[in-house]
Amino acid sequence: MRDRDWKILRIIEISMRHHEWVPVDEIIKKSKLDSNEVLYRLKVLNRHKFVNRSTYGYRLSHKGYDGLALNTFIKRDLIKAIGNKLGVGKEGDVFTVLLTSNREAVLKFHKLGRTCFTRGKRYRLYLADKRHISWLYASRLTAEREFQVLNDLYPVVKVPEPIDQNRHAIIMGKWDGVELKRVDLTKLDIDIKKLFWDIVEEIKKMYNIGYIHGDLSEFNILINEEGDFLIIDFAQAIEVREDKIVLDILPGEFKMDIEYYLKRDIGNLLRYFKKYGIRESVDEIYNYVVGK
Ligand SMILES: Nc1ncnc2c1ncn2[C@@H]1O[C@H](COP(=O)(O)OP(=O)(O)OP(=O)(O)O)[C@@H](O)[C@H]1O
Ligand SMILES: [Mg+2]
Ligand SMILES: [Mg+2]
Repeated sequence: MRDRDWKILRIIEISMRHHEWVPVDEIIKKSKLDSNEVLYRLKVLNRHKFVNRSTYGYRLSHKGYDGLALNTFIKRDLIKAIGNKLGVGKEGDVFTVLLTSNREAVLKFHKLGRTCFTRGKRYRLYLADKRHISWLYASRLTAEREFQVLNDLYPVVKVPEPIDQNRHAIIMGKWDGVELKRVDLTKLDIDIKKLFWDIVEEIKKMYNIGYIHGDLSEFNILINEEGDFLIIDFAQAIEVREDKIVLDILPGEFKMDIEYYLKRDIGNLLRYFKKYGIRESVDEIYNYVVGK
């Protein structure tokens, strides 16, 4: 990829604010390059699937958008190599990367367009006022959101260290551990009851800072051999304060939101820990977390 290819991709990216398909004439005009050269480069970009083509023009593909974000991190002199994919089979694209400081980190691309808008009304809370929502825009918002949440929570709560964000991508500290889902806790030399309450304590700290995870489960908690853990995946976190504002201006049914999502998180956790003999009730833990 040459500088001019990136330039053409950026022109298409910007023009997609107004077009679903960006007309070739517009790309040529904005590029200030020779039209034959632009046509040739578009053909190559299309062959490598960085753009898609239709009779109306061109649009950026997911791969093209990934490339733009990746290129930005490289230009910022932050990362120098991209490694294997983590969490195979999941909806998100998560990779190990090597930072220029030689430290390993995690790169997560948000793919809201592909996984669609089924995450419910909390997305609509902050997407509601934007009329034209492209996947480009929506996935960038989600990444900005997750990055913001990590910044607010780290290092008080056991979450990945936020390192950088661009477009729909975030870079965060890599943590050596596996999803709770994939371990048999009885095989580890740990106090399972203490682990459970330690996780509850993190949920409480999170709540006090102003967030509910919103998708807490054995898939989004990593654990290592020593029984230390990390809570990940804050793309759908709910801001407690944001909801409280909503509570004031909207009728009764919205009042359930905080309670509903927090109880759902707690319920997921309890369901997982049930097989290890933890028999607390959702209401009790809920009251403890919100400090009643
Ligand atoms: N900071 C991290 N350190 C180490 N591994 C991580 C980190 N963040 C994510 N992973 C790995 O990548 C996987 C996917 O990350 P994450 O849960 O954030 O993405 P996702 O796309 O929302 O996945 P899901 O489909 O499970 O919701 C995790 O299950 C974990 O294995
Ligand atoms: Mg996840
Ligand atoms: Mg997720």
